[in-house]
Amino acid sequence: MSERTRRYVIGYALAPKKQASFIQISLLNLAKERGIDLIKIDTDKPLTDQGPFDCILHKIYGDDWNCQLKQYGTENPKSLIMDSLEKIERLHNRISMLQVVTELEIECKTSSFGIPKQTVIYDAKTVTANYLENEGLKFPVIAKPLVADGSLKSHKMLLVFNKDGLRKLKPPIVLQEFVNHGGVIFKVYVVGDYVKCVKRKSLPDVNEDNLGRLESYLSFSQVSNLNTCEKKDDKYYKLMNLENSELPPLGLLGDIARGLRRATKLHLFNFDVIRDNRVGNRYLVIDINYFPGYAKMPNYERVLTDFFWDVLNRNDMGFKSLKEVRVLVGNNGCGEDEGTLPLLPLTMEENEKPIQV
Ligand SMILES: Nc1ncnc2c1ncn2[C@@H]1O[C@H](COP(=O)(O)OP(=O)(O)OP(=O)(O)O)[C@@H](O)[C@H]1O
Ligand SMILES: O=P(O)(O)O[C@H]1[C@H](OP(=O)(O)O)[C@@H](OP(=O)(O)O)[C@@H](O)[C@@H](O)[C@@H]1OP(=O)(O)O
Ligand SMILES: [Mg+2]
Ligand SMILES: [Mg+2]
Repeated sequence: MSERTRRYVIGYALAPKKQASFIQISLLNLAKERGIDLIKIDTDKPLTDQGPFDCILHKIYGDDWNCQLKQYGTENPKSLIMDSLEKIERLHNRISMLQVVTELEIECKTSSFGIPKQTVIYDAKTVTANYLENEGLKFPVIAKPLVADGSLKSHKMLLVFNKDGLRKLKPPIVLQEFVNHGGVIFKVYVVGDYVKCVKRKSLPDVNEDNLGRLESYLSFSQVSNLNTCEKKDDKYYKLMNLENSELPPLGLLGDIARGLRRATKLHLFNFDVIRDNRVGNRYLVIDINYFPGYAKMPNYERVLTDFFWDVLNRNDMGFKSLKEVRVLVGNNGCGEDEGTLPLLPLTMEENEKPIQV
């Protein structure tokens, strides 16, 4: 079939909330214009009875789904699974998730990056103030569930101000140093080779002098995931001074994005970055999420459609001469506005399949 008439089918399996935000009519229409039909997978029916799909886009959890997806992949080796379960797995544990950041080798003369100090706790009895000190941690610390599996529970965090707060911890958790960062978080969205950084509200700084006067802990959940009302609230933005806060160096973010792409072999994720106020030009990656809320990214329809078209065409062309292929035809449609990075060349190792299935 010629390239002009070839149509592609992407099957999507997303949780209802994700489906509602991501599967917008504007996305469906744009994709259709480019010859890509996005079709909902019925998760109540066997996956292998559905399709055929050129690609499966998914973010749902559970052994049954995982088995079905594996079986589909085995029976349909030409179909792209975006992304493979094995590769996503690393992001379901907050230690292995950030470990990959520490392994990146990036040279940057003006800034540095890393992750906050952290330790994992499996047994509540081991957590004492001395234990923290031995681990090189001091108050305040953030307790995050070790498992990041998309459940509500996995987002429930505690900001612990003193040793009394330690009693509230429910292992297995990661205890991470709380780093003052001016109340602004940078969310870096990655869609294949495309990278976009946006600013969001974060936790406010904690004045160490006040530690004794504060409650022993503060519980919170998904502070950077604003609802629509908050987003439209100008006063809120002014308060957080989001507009005036400077973005991290885009070159550094691009290097981190490309490093994470290579190391994880994932195509669809975002990572959260804070600027360490103690140092100024040091940036810390605190979280990586698979298939985040792309609909919150400006022009997400075009970015995602271009990406789908790119991977589907690459897949069609086979894996042979891919080292030379630099597809993303024409403009990616995202302009050069603030926080948008140029497309990153996708370097592949010899004989490596470009898209993991
Ligand atoms: N080490 C840290 N120092 C300061 N603030 C932090 C730190 N870690 C997390 N935070 C704050 O807590 C929020 C939640 O942390 P994190 O991003 O790890 O949780 P999450 O539930 O996985 O978030 P998401 O909704 O992005 O998946 C961050 O957005 C940030 O505001
Ligand atoms: O809810 P949204 O679609 O906006 O996206 C959020 C997404 O929720 P969903 O997958 O349930 O939809 C979260 O995923 P889980 O950790 O819960 O798996 C996490 O990735 C957040 O970081 C996303 O927000 P963003 O990072 O883009 O602000
Ligand atoms: Mg986060
Ligand atoms: Mg997260």
